[in-house]
Amino acid sequence: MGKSILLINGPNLNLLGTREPHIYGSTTLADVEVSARTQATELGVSIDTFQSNHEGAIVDRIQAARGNVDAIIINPGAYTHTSVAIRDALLGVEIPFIELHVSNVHAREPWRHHSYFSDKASGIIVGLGVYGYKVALEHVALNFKEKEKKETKAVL
Ligand SMILES: O=C1C[C@@](O)(C(=O)O)C[C@@H](O)[C@@H]1O
Repeated sequence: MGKSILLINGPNLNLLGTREPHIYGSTTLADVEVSARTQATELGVSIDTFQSNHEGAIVDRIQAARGNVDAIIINPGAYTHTSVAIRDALLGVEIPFIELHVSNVHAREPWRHHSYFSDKASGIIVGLGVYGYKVALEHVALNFKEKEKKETKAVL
């Protein structure tokens, strides 16, 4: 069975491309999601995308991923700095996740330096602009392949 990835974008990321373009660039979320789908097909994995401005909706989507998603790529937006509930959901479903930020949060306001996710993330991508989504997806897909290789070797 093919591997499946869930890409989650949190609050205000629906405004990507028009929101503070000097910080977040001019690529829209729709562009990001279309590119991610094309890239996933090329990499032989399946991908679902989800964006919400609501904490509970993100928690619900993560819970629904239990048992049918192999990895999550999440840009929690401002919830990065506030949400114990989303952190707990990710830990509860035991799905490995990559934390991603379009901007370099460490070069911004001090309160953006703390994340409720970083100590539990498999990896963190910060400040690469929307290119970060591409890097995240490629990393996750390569990781699946490495794992498969190891499993095949163990069986042989
Ligand atoms: O909404 C966002 C976007 C963000 O996660 C980023 O992608 O750089 C950084 C957060 O601090 C901010 O609240």
